[in-house]
Amino acid sequence: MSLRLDGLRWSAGGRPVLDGLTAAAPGGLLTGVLGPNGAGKSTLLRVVAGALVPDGGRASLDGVDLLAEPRRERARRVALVEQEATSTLPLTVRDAVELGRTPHLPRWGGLTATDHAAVDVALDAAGVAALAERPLATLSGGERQRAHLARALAQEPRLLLLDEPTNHLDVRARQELLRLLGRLTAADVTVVAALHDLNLAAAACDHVVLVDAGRVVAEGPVADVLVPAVLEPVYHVRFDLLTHPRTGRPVLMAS
Ligand SMILES: Nc1ncnc2c1ncn2[C@@H]1O[C@H](COP(=O)(O)OP(=O)(O)OP(=O)(O)O)[C@@H](O)[C@H]1O
Repeated sequence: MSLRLDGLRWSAGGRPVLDGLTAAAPGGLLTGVLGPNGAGKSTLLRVVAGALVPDGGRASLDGVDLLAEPRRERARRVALVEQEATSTLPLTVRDAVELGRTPHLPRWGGLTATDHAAVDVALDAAGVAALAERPLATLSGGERQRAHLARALAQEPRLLLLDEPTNHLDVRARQELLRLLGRLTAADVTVVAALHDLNLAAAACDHVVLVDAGRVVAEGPVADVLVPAVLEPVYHVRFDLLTHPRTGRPVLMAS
């Protein structure tokens, strides 16, 4: 399902954070949302997920207006994993992942065998099956990040929004996450991830959206956007562009 954002606006304290942001995420592909600290990346994801109500603009998924959709309906199609998703609730990992099934449950019903199966698949896919009975509060940052990813996967979304999904992950966990995202997009899930690591984006993304001060300054394939001429005015550092010797993908060195 393709996501379209048209002229999204959201302000805080009288200051525009999203300032007429227009972008797209093609269906069944991995889109990276890049940009400096404070550019508005997290805010953008939160608006699409329904956690924030924009002051103006449109967001649609395959032409259906997401902003007008009741919360529960939207949660059946869109899941968000936030950047620092902490929880003070005394939940185990399995409890938290079961919460991902909520939008699919009848209003007064509990989990069925289908829901339990979806929870097991999600725990396994996110690599936290062995931690299922552990209290969420006892997990390391990387483990907790994967537990929240499992919760989002249990939601079985068509659009998965990830805010800095690799920031707590070690190199192997990061590569596993990228493989998982590859499997999701191959199964036609649209994935949109806010990322700081330009080389991760260059290696893994199909489409990139570069945001600065609440607006999109460049959007398109990696080869068009992740180039020094586009990046330098946004990040105010110098970049050298290399080519990965094995994959042929761009590699950016800041100096
Ligand atoms: N509730 C709020 N009240 C006031 N300012 C806010 C609020 N939410 C976001 N902002 C401001 O909006 C700007 C954009 O924030 P946002 O978290 O979307 O940026 P980001 O691109 O995700 O940044 P980072 O890369 O640092 O995570 C920041 O300057 C932030 O301080």
